[in-house]
Amino acid sequence: MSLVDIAGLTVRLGGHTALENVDLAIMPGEIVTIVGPNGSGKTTLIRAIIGAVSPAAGRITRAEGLRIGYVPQRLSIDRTLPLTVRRFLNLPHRRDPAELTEALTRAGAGGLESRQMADLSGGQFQRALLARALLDRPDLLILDEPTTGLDQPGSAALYRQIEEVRRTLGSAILMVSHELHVVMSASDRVICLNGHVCCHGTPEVVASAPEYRALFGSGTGGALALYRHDHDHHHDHEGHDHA
Ligand SMILES: Nc1ncnc2c1ncn2[C@@H]1O[C@H](COP(=O)(O)OP(=O)(O)OP(=O)(O)O)[C@@H](O)[C@H]1O
Repeated sequence: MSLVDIAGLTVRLGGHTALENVDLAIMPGEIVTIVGPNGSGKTTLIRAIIGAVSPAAGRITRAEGLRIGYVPQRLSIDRTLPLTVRRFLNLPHRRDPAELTEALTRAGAGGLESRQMADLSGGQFQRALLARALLDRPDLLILDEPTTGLDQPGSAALYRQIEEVRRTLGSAILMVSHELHVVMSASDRVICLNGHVCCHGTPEVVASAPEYRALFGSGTGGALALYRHDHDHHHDHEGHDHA
């Protein structure tokens, strides 16, 4: 039984078709990574799954009682507002201190409770966001480019932490990433989006594609190189596809 089952999903935003006829099912405990060029609808897909945007067509079915933890791509916090990590985690409602400590530990952010959010390093900030997403012990943890702004060791450490969450909580993970080498090692499945699903499969299947070798041979940045596999169609300036 899938946690989330998406069928024929089309989303329009201000007259722009951001997603067209997308099918995707997420099974318990799996790690699924979405890759794709800028503007390809990755964030829109995530927002549709959490219910923040409505489908123009198609349907999204969530397992009954599904708990979703969400780490947004960006969260701006007013740096002039004093806000400790503890208070941040107690918003919008107060949490049991033991739960809070547990979530911070799971996120690899133990001991940061009394620190100011504004003073955290990039990696610590992401871990505070992760801790918040873990408070309800989610069945599905969704992360939108969780390593934005982190250096390579910082990214690798955060991905290891995410895998640890899967191992200990059993959560399925759905994430957007531009770091293909990490995608390949850490994901059960990769979905390549460009308004529609261009390709999907296990990392092994994707890794055996000549485009994948070209990616690592040429050193070109992640998602676009993976995306090159499917150019039997072209995209107009609106991002619409034509066979
Ligand atoms: N409110 C809106 N009104 C109109 N178009 C929008 C709106 N929000 C997003 N879009 C467009 O929808 C498309 C998909 O955007 P989305 O943010 O999902 O892409 P993305 O793949 O997450 O991009 P990135 O990699 O740059 O984060 C883009 O072309 C974007 O310009």
